[in-house]
Amino acid sequence: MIIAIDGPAASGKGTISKKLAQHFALPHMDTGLLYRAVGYAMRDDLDRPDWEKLAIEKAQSLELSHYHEDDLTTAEAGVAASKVARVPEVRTALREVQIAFAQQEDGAILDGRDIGTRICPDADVKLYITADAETRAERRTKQLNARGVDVTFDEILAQIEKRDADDKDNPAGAFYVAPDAHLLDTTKLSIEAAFQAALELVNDVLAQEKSTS
Ligand SMILES: Nc1ncnc2c1ncn2[C@@H]1O[C@H](COP(=O)(O)OP(=O)(O)OP(=O)(O)O)[C@@H](O)[C@H]1O
Ligand SMILES: Nc1ccn([C@@H]2O[C@H](COP(=O)(O)O)[C@@H](O)[C@H]2O)c(=O)n1
Repeated sequence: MIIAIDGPAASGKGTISKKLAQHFALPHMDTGLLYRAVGYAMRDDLDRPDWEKLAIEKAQSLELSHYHEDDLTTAEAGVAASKVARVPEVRTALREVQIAFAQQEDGAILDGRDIGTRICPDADVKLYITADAETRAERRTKQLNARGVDVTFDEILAQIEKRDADDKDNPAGAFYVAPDAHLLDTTKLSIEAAFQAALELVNDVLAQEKSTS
């Protein structure tokens, strides 16, 4: 079974994906980390005139295990990820890694921006997780502050709004809600309530598939 989960920054898609992966005993990939790793690797080179060529080389030789997750989950790595994600050849290189992951024997759960539209268009279940920008900024600020990172709500809200806008008009992306995706707005939901709502959606789709097969 392949479950494709998309949604904007800090919507809670990673949290829900991890819980679903545990529930269904499926491997999970946070595909944002791939873009973040390329962005992080490019952190000192993004102003170079040949930065796109370098980013493509980094994406083509990416070894995610060489990176520390704390370095990849900073706000700066998110901004850099969003920049390298606009290069079509970077997307092509990372697409291969994601497709290989999705093709595991028992299936997989992948979360990102274009999983239901481009990476796994035939996924058994597609979810689109969202929440309003203020709620997402509040969650991300809390998450970073808890890690000792000194950021304010206003800074994070501005970054999230910019990243939403940049991602939305990424000419190399396919960041729209797949027509067959199930929408879940977590703005007013706790983590547990959001997970239960997602689980219910997945189970409904599976029950429907079973009854028609
Ligand atoms: N429903 C919720 N209520 C409160 N906090 C939440 C909820 N869902 C997630 N969080 C918290 O919000 C933060 C961001 O969540 P998460 O990492 O799952 O988002 P994401 O969509 O995967 O973000 P990104 O892809 O940008 O990394 C985490 O600290 C997480 O614990
Ligand atoms: N499938 C994906 C996933 C991510 N991106 C880009 O990476 C940025 C960081 O992603 P997070 O999910 O970790 O916030 C994101 O803003 C996108 O620009 C992508 O293009 N495709």
